[in-house]
Amino acid sequence: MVTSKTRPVAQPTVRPRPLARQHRYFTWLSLSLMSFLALMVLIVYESRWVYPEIQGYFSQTGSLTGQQLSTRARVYLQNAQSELLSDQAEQDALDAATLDIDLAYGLTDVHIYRREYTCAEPSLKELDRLAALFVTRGIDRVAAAMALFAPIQCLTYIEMNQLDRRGAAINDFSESTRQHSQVLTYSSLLIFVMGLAFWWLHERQLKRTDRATQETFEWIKRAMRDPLTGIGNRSALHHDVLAQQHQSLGLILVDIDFFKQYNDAYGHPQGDTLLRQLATLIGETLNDEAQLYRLGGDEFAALLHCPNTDTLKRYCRQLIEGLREAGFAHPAHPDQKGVTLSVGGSCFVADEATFPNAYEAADKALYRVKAMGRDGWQVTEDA
Ligand SMILES: Nc1nc2c(ncn2[C@@H]2O[C@H](COP(=O)(O)OP(=O)(O)OP(=O)(O)O)[C@@H](O)[C@H]2O)c(=O)[nH]1
Repeated sequence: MVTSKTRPVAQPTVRPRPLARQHRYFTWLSLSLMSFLALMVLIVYESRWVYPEIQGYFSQTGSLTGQQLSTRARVYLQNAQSELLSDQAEQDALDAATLDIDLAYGLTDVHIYRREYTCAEPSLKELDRLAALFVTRGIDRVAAAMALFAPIQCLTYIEMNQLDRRGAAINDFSESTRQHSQVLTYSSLLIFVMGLAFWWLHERQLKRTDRATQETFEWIKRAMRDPLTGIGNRSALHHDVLAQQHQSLGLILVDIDFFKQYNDAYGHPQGDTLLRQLATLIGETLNDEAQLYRLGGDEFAALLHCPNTDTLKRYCRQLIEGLREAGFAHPAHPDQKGVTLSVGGSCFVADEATFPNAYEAADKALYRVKAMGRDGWQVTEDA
């Protein structure tokens, strides 16, 4: 009984590796998630700890330069008023008031106050005037205390205005910080989404390339296969010989005897069936150790490992005997036999240069069999 177990043609294989691909997806995703998280941590750190620190520092320096000078100057002037209105001795009261007015003058005589506040210049002049009057005792203490109200009022105005300015600056700073954080968050989200999009494009391209490679290999496989029998063709034989360089191989050529008469008797479709059955039978008789090819028409070839010509002869003998056992009928065989084969073989060390000689040697052996009446085998020694 003939079964279909012929050894297939050597074929280039490309197998998708789903596990490797999944691993790649996972790495991509975790890397982008990690970078996104790192960005978020940075943003939170900046907005929760760094910005309040800066804000605190900013408000502190703001009070020292802007508001606090005027506050201190005002306090000195209010002290001077108290001293003038106190019941201490005239000279003591004037001395203490003069000192406070001098100190207030020093703190008010600031370029930025003179430039920004119109009341600063007149207040300083008033303080100058009062200090001079204290020296000459040209003013009484109550009048001097009253005269201090205008500079005190001016300093209070400066103080309030500086406070407002500082508050506005802090608000501006907080607002710009908030906007900055927002821009940072949206930018990192955008980067993350873009990363995903690039990754998706990259994977799609990769899939396309894989598919194209797969299709190319499919075409190569088809181009090297005989469509009728499913075994390799002449191109596959050349490919396989080159793929086994420097190995001892045996080449067996098989030709059906009187196939023309078989076709004429049974018709071409039955001839096709015989070709398929013989492809299977040859594989089985060679113990499935051979790679099989149909070289065209009714000619087959088998390529197998061949340490010496004795092995090759054994295979050739097996072939002829196997066919006889199968007993395929041939109603038009001139010698009244069933289907018979002529077989020729040669051994060689696989190489691009040695193969043509080996083929010629096997072919010559086959034609010697044909010439001697067919239904037999021969092997050419030392191809
Ligand atoms: N059914 C079928 N016949 C084919 C196919 N290819 C070639 N043939 C036939 O195979 C026959 C080969 O004839 P020949 O080369 O004279 O060989 P033969 O009749 O076997 O004679 P010998 O080899 O000298 O014994 C021709 O009749 C071809 O038409 C095929 O694919 N299917």
